[in-house]
Amino acid sequence: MEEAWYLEEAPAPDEEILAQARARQDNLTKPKGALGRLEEVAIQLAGNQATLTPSISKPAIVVFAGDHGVAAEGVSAYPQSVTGEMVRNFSAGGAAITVLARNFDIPFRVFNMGTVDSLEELPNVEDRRVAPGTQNICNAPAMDARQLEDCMTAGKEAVESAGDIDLFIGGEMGIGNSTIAAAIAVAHTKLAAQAMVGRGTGITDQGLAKKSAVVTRALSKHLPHMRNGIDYLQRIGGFEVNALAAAYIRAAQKGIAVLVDGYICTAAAMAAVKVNPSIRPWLFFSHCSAEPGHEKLLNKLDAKPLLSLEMRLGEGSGAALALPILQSACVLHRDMASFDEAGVSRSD
Ligand SMILES: O=C(O)c1ccc[n+]([C@@H]2O[C@H](COP(=O)([O-])O)[C@@H](O)[C@H]2O)c1
Ligand SMILES: Cc1cc2nc[nH]c2cc1C
Repeated sequence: MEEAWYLEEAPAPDEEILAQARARQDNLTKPKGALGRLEEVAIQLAGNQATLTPSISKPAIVVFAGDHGVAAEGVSAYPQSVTGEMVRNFSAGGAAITVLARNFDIPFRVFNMGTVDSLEELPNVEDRRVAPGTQNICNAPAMDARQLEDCMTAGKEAVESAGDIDLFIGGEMGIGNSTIAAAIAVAHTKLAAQAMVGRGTGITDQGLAKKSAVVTRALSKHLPHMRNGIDYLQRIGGFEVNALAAAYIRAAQKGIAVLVDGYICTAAAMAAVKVNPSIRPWLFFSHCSAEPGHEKLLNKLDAKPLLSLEMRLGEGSGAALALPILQSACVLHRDMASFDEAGVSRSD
């Protein structure tokens, strides 16, 4: 049988260029290491792009939206109708991510993966509805194999239809998806549900206890049946979460860097790495969200986020904010003078 597209390896970083980029950073007119994490970012991008002048000049944002059966457990502070309503808001340009996309001049599209409310045709929104929402993971796998395949195809095509890009920013919108992210995080880290659930859109203490119980219940049902990354996606994923995971995989395979957003996007990235570990060097992590599980999940991925702004919005908003940092890391690496060029003395 032919290997599924999502298992094909992503290009590995060029070790020779990585070494040369490291040496270049140490030759630039600054104390060794003084650009901190910007140095690591520039070196990693150089290795990925196999050039000593890495650049990020053609980013694109795709926000995936979808509803979740688990919302029936009362795990969100907002009604499910908000998912579809926010898709309209994305289309009209009034959401945070659309404001940021305009501000930074980043092409922006929405993939509607399936909401409980059926939506009219909207500008900038691609209709990829799989179903009006997933199954409640407390009772059943989130989706069947056919629906998972549709999600994977949508994610792949979101990247392929973005044109000539060098950075993919994925966003998500889905009431209830911080419960799905917590379930994914627990499944991958084996930490307790209490460590991985957070307030999401702003639930109460009582809601938080219920959310932990929901995650525990769902995992006791599904964990015995999860053997590989695809099982994880199908049983405890979401339409938008799985499309994101597929988009991350496709971007990496095409040599496009990925800027991962908050908790839900990081859960999608974790799931994607489980399916295809070769994509890991292509993932950059924008920020650490206010959801307490995010930091633990980032640790599991050995990921260091660039920003910590106590954000918990999703939509790709943290990633959009981190874009100028990636770009700054690249221009500093390219344009700073070396000690020899500038006639500056080295350390003794
Ligand atoms: O990105 C994050 O870190 C993040 C943290 C908490 C909530 N969200 C957003 O809020 C929604 C999920 O929250 P909830 O309470 O409905 O599970 C979903 O639309 C996410 O985009 C996003
Ligand atoms: C209003 C609103 C906007 C969002 N954007 C991402 N998740 C969201 C959740 C809510 C409730």
